[in-house]
Amino acid sequence: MPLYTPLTLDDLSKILKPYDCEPISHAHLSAGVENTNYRVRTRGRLQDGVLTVLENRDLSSAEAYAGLLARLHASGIPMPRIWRRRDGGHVSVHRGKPVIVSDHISGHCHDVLPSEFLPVAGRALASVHAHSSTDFLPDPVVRLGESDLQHIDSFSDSTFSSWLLEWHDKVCYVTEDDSLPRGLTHGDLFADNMIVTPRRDVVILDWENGANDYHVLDLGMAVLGLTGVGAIFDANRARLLLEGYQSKRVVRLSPDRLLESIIYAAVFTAYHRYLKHEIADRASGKQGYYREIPTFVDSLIARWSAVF
Ligand SMILES: Nc1ncnc2c1ncn2[C@@H]1O[C@H](COP(=O)(O)OP(=O)(O)OP(=O)(O)O)[C@@H](O)[C@H]1O
Ligand SMILES: N[C@@H](CCO)C(=O)O
Repeated sequence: MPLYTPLTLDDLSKILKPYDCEPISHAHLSAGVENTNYRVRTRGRLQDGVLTVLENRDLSSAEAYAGLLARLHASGIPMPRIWRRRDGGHVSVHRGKPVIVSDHISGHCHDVLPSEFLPVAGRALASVHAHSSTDFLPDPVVRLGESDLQHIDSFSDSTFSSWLLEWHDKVCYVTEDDSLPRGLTHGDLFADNMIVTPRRDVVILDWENGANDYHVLDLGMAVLGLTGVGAIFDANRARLLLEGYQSKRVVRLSPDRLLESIIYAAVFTAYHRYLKHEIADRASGKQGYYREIPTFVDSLIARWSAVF
C-alpha cells in the first residue's frame, strides 16, 4: 500500500511529546489503504502505540472521531484505547494533518478470519450493538447519496455501473425502515479490521464508518466482510458468524431482510472500491478488486437458503 505520510523518528519524537513519551523505534504498518499507520515503541509507555495520520479528515472531524473512540472504549467496546495528551486532548497535528495514537494490540490480523473465530467475531459485533447510548454517534456512513448515484453513471466499466444501479434500486429500501432496531454500528467489519488476541478474543479496529445506524445493515456488512472464501460466499461461515451473534443478542432475523442488507453493503463497498482503486489512486495495487463483489453477490444469492 502507498505510504502517504512518511515519518522519521524525529517527527515521531515531536508528535509524541504531548503524550509524555519518547519513541525508541518505529515501523510502518502497510495493511491499510486510507490512513498512514506506524507502530511505535516508546520510553514512557509500557504498551506500544499505533500512530495514525488521518489522511482524509480535517482537525475538527478528527477531534470528533477521537472523542468517539475515547467514549466507546470507556464504555467497554472491544477496541484499542486512544492515547490522551497532557492537555486532555487526543489529536496532534503533523504538517497540517491530524494524528491520533492508540494502544497497539498484540495478536494476529488475518486476511481471511479462520472459521473457529467467526462465532467470536459475531459475539463482538453483538457487544457493539448492545451499546445503549446514541449520544455523539455520527449519522449513517454506509449510504449512497444522489451525487454518488450520478457519479456511477460516468464509470467507464458500464456493466459494473448497471450492476450497481440495478441492485441499489432493488435493495435501497433497507436504509429507510425506521421500525428496525438501530444504534452503534461499526460499518466495516472485515477481517483486516480485527485483531485476534492470544486470549482468542477479537479487538475491533478502524471505526471510521462508526455511526448510529441499523443493526441489520451492520450485520450485513459483517457477512460481506467475513464469510467469503476468495470471492465466494460460504454458508457455513455465515452460520458460525450468525450463531455467535445470536448467542449474545436474541433477535429475530428475517433471512430476506438480512440478504438485502448484505447486498446493500456489497453495493456500497463495490462503489467505494471502484472510486478508490480505479479512479482516485491507481497506484494502490488493488485494480480490479471491485470485481470480487458482484461474484460474491451471485454466490450469496445461490447459497443463501443453505444458511437457515
Ligand atoms: N491498534 C492496533 N493494533 C495492532 N495493529 C493495528 C492497530 N491499528 C492498526 N493496525 C494494523 O494496521 C492495519 C491498518 O489499520 P486500519 O484498518 O486502521 O487502517 P486504514 O488505513 O484505516 O485501513 P482501511 O481503511 O483499509 O481499513 C490493520 O489491518 C492492522 O493490521
Ligand atoms: N472494507 C473495505 C475497505 C475500507 O475499509 C473494502 O473491503 O473495500
